[in-house]
Amino acid sequence: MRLDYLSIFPGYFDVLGISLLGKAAVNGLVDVYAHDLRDWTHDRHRTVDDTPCGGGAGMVMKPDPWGEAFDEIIGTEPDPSVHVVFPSPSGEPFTQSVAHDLSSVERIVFCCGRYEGIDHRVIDYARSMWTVHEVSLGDYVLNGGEVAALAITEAVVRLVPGFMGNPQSLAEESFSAGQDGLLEYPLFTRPVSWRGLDVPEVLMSGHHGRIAKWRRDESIRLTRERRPDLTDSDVSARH
Ligand SMILES: Nc1cc(-c2ccc3ccn(Cc4ccc(CN5CCCC5)cc4)c3c2)n[nH]1
Repeated sequence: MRLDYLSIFPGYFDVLGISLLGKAAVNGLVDVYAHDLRDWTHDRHRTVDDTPCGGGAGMVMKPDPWGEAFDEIIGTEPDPSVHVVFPSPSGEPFTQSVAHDLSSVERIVFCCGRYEGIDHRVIDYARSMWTVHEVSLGDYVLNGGEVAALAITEAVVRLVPGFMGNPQSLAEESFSAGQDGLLEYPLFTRPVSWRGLDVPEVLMSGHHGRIAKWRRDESIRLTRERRPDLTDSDVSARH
């Protein structure tokens, strides 16, 4: 999998050389390239922004640098196998399902906006050439797309076959199909007693049936408490 990042702060992506992602890059699972959008400007100030047409607060990212960067990084011919991701507060929700879809893609280009966003024609142009995903991480406002691109990267790459040491742990996660969309149960490890707090006895019983029931009951309880939106009517009836 090849990952490209276009940003005026490419240094954000130095972190991708660390930890698991670093290992994936080393064993050739993932190739990561960060690009400075200002490399495709031609004025002395390396200008990437301008005032919004129609007025309004803040600045908007000019389309020209993006177009020239696309030509060089991706190419000038349409190719639907290239997936271009624009993090945006007004994007579609980024979910585990989207992460899963992207994990089988050969190439992803992350376009990280700043200011108040990117001239919309950049996204329209990208849609005419490649497969575009305008995605939101959630209902809160970041200062740019870089942190979102890092989060999306981690969610996607960990699903790439051969990346995670223990694929079983992926199967049991929240938000993955296996758990009926329920939240994960609480986890414990040794010591059994810690600062007066003990591991639930059932988990030390060795009785796998009781353990499985305790975990499911906890998942249902937590989901009802914290995420009523995940417990649609028949799910709650079923549990
Ligand atoms: N899930 C999530 C994603 C983001 C995100 C992603 C990319 C960019 C690029 C620039 N910004 C800053 C930004 C953008 C829009 C407004 C809202 N303004 C209202 C009127 C015009 C615009 C404020 C501030 C990003 C934010 N934030 N949260």
